[in-house]
Amino acid sequence: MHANQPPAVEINTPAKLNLFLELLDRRADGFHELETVMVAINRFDRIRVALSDTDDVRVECGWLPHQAAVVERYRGSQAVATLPRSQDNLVTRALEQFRQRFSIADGFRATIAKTIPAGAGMGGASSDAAGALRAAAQLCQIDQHDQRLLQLAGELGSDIPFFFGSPQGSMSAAIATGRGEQIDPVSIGGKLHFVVVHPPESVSTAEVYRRCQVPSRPSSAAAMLAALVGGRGTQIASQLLNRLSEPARATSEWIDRVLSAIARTPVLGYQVTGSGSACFGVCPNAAVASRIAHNLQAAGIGSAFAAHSVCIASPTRDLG
Ligand SMILES: C[C@@](CO)(OP(=O)(O)O)[C@H](O)COP(=O)(O)OP(=O)(O)OC[C@H]1O[C@@H](n2ccc(N)nc2=O)[C@H](O)[C@@H]1O
Ligand SMILES: Nc1ncnc2c1ncn2[C@@H]1O[C@H](COP(=O)(O)OP(=O)(O)O)[C@@H](O)[C@H]1O
Repeated sequence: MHANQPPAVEINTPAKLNLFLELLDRRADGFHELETVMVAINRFDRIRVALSDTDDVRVECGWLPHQAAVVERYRGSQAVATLPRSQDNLVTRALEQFRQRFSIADGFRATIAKTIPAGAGMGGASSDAAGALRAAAQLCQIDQHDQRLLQLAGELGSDIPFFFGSPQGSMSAAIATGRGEQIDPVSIGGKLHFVVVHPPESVSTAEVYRRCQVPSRPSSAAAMLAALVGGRGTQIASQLLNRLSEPARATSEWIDRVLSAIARTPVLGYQVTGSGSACFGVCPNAAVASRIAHNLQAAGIGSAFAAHSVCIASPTRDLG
């Protein structure tokens, strides 16, 4: 470490896609019991967390140049989520709660360079918050998988614990139950390939849940889990399900435009991720995914890119 430089930790925080999402019940607290299969993909924000000798938390958050250009292109035409200021950032809340919960006297400074579209159902804010908690834990010599840390993560947001990965080692997919905060890693038989399209309109997760309906006979994720073990794109594609798809489509007209465009491509199957607005197609390999992404990008329905499944990695200590 350089002299006078406070200790810092950096982490690439991945996005996620929901391959399966079923609603089981509506709870008295307004949340929904669900069963969802999530996979981490190689679209990352980068977060750097440093200790500070002041007793507060400050967070800077900005788009990396490529994503900034996408946001700028659509600004004003549609509601593309603007990035929250420091005090409204989920990372600020996460680090403040971390200080309280673990009685940390030092403050934190965090910088987030974003590429994950916001309000897209890709879990960007949750992944940033998980990255911040994991980085802070490393800086304060607290175990990444300390139960108190995971408890705090689940309280801050239903999707945050997924982005902690598994204490048993590399994890790229998991089944999440409860509100989404109870995580069981699942095996996948090989790298999964996707094309992802994010339309120029964000969707509010709370609004989509307000409009959703719990089915009287919920579907089970068992067939999706079996398909993932097999690792065959066609079988995985045949088991896609998202119970939030209908309320998401009712919330943003862009979603049907995107789904129709993806339907005209040779994907193996497609659906909305999470509460939207992004949608994805399952592809047989990387070459097909990138050719379809190129064609969809030209279709004027938003930003299209190829992606594949990745392991959720450990934070790295920064030496400078
Ligand atoms: C829909 C999903 C699918 O993975 O992802 P996104 O689309 O947000 O990425 C998640 O369930 C979103 O999780 P997350 O974004 O962490 O939600 P939270 O901050 O905990 O809750 C936001 C709001 O969504 C509703 N909510 C969330 C989770 C849940 N199981 N039931 C709910 O009803 C509640 O109204 C809550 O006020
Ligand atoms: N670090 C962050 N990055 C992005 N959005 C954030 C962040 N912190 C708070 N937010 C707020 O959370 C909302 C949803 O975040 P995001 O995770 O991107 O979407 P989703 O829940 O659809 O996956 C954003 O619209 C934004 O207002």
